Parts: sequence; structure tokens; C-alpha cells
Amino acid sequence: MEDASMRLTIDIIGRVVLDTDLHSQISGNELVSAFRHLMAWTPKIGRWNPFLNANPLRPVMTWWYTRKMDHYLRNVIDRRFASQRYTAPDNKSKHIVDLALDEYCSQNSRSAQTLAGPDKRFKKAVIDNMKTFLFAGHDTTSSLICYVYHLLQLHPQHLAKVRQEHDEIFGFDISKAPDMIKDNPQLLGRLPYTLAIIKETLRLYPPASTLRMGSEGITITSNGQTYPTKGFLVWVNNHALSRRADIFPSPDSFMPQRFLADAPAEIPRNAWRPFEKGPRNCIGQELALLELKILMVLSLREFSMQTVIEEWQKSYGNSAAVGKVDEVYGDKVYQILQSTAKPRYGMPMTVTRTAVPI
Ligand code: HEM
Repeated sequence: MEDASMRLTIDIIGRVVLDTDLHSQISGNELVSAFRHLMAWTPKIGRWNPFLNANPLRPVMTWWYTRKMDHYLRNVIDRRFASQRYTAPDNKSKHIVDLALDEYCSQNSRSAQTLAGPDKRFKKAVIDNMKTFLFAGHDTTSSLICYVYHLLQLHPQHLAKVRQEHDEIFGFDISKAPDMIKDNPQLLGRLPYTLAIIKETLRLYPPASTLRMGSEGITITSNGQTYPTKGFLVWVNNHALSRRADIFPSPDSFMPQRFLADAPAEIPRNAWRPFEKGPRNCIGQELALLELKILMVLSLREFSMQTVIEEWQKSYGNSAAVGKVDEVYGDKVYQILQSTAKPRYGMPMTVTRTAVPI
């Protein structure tokens, strides 16, 4: 499931950032391929033995794939600049590349027509930011998709409730939902149970966390001992925070109802922070929630997902290990660190069509 969901989220972020169809769900793409190679060559975080990451080819391969990505993105920027689409006042584009070019023109207080093209320094800054968006905008969301499907197949009572919510808002004819969303996107704001499921999934399986610079008056107290933070980077361990029983009662249980308006216990302000807080919090959080809501509305009533660890092991010829998979919090497909927190084994799932659009 992880591969499929990653291809989907890459295509979405390609459209949002570059206004380009990257087609990674149906075929290959130069940018996506270079990006995936680059990821594969990134040293694995958390290895106790640094020699395991020592590969003399790594710097060369990293340089090569970075160069390929930069080349692709530079061409996109040049093409956008030449097309001057972003300057049309009545057709203000919201694609991130266009917003950057817009800003460039306004800062240079000249129209795009009079500029020969963005200078090298500016292009490098845009390319670096495009890469941040492309990475941050697909990797985390794809992991969230996997865990939403995984948790719902483990908890059929919640799956039934969310399907019922979709029937109520979009009617029983599932083929109508895409047009209804296009015509009236506000309908997505009327899905409290769907949102509660997304939030509870993010609580149990937060794909990312963050670091903050410590400072003078900020201390951390643990087991009666107080520690200064000045001069340190502080890691906000989202994973541990989300499973604290004093904040989230029955912390290891999947209980979407805790995020509903009539929830029995109030969640302390700022305790739920998968997108982090403050001025540098996740800029794409609204997009991520929208993606998930749309995907759930369009898929949950038509398909059934099933997580299949043992079948997956057998099909990969690892039958000796069948049934011997270790667990974390009672889950075999727990999160592992691969740049962000990803589902173990890539979340092997079968997908069955359970309803045919009328
Ligand atoms: C489930 C989905 C997502 C999760 C859990 C997530 C989580 C996070 C977290 C924890 C941070 C660090 C924020 C901080 O340090 O305060 C972050 C940063 C960021 N995210 Fe997301 N994110 C998600 C989806 C997205 C999407 C769809 C986009 C694309 C538009 C995106 C773009 C970014 C960017 C550009 C940053 C860096 C912001 C900065 O440094 O100012 N994220 N995200």
C-alpha cells in the first residue's frame, strides 16, 4: 500500500507545487525516479554502527541524482517564467512555483516581461524550496493513508460508521461523489467522523516530528530532575507524547470518538500536534487533511482493504519467518524510521472491490 499511496501523493504534490502531472501512478517520471533514487541512497538514520552507512559510492550517487532533480526543476522554472502565466492578474495561479516567481517579479519591481529571467541565486533558492515541498508534501501523507486503511480494517465498527457518514452526505450512489466534491467542496467540512479517524490515526502513528532550538528560560523536568535547554536542540517526541495515558486515556486504543465535539474527555490544548505548533508548523496540513478526506470518501465504500503480513512473507519466499513477526504496541506493521516514520514492510495489503458504482 505504501508504494501505491506514495505514487498518488507524489502526483498530487507535483500538481500543487509545479502544476505538472508527474504521472507516477501510471508510468515513470524523470524527477520522481531521481528523487526515489536519492532517497534510497540517503544514509539510514539510527543505525548503531556508522560503518553500515559507509558506502564510497554514496557521495557520487547523491551528487548525480541531486543534479538530475535540479536540472528538471530548473527547466520547469524557466518554462513557467517564459510562459508568464503567473502574471495574469485575472488568473492568479496558486501553484507554489508561480507564487515564488510572482514574488521575484514584485521584489524586482519590474514586470516579468522586462526581466531576462530569474538570477542564479534566486533559482537555487526556489529549487531548494520546491524539493522541500515535494518531499514534505508526499512522504508523510502517504504514511497516513496506509495507517488509516490499516486501522479501519482492524476496527470494522468504525469503518461502518464512517461509511454511513459518507452515505449521509454524498448519498448511496458512490459514482456521484467526485462531481459532488468538485461542485461543492464545502461538503468535506461536514465529515466530523472522517476527520476524527484521521486525527486519531495521526495520534497513534505520527509520521513526523520536529526539533526546536532550546533557550535561556526554558527547562525540561523529568523524574524530578531539571535540565537546561539553552545550547541544545530539543526533539519534540510526538510519538511518546501521543501515547501518554494522562493526556489520552486508553492511549493504545483506537478511539476516534475522542476527537468528536461530544467527546467524554477534553484533550488538553496543544497536546495533539502531528503537524507541530508555532510559526514554523506544517504549511501543508490543510492540504493533507483534504487529500485524506477526499480519498476516504472516494475509496472506503467501494473497496475493502486487508493487511496481510503472513501472505506477504510467503509470497516473498520467507515462509520460515511466517508467524514470527515481532510487534510494537501489538502491531506488526509498526512505524520504522526511513526519513520519516514509515509502515514496516511497506504495509502489505490486499484490496477488494466490494461495491460497484451504479
Ligand atoms: C500527514 C501529513 C503531514 C504531516 C504529519 C506533516 C508534518 C509536519 C511536521 C511535524 C513538520 C515540522 C513542523 C515544525 O517544525 O514545526 C512539517 C513541516 C513541513 N511540512 Fe508537513 N506534514 C504533512 C503534510 C504536508 C504536506 C501535504 C505538505 C505540502 C504542501 C507539507 C509541507 C511541509 C513543509 C514545506 C514543511 C516545512 C515548514 C517550515 O520549515 O517552515 N507537509 N510537516
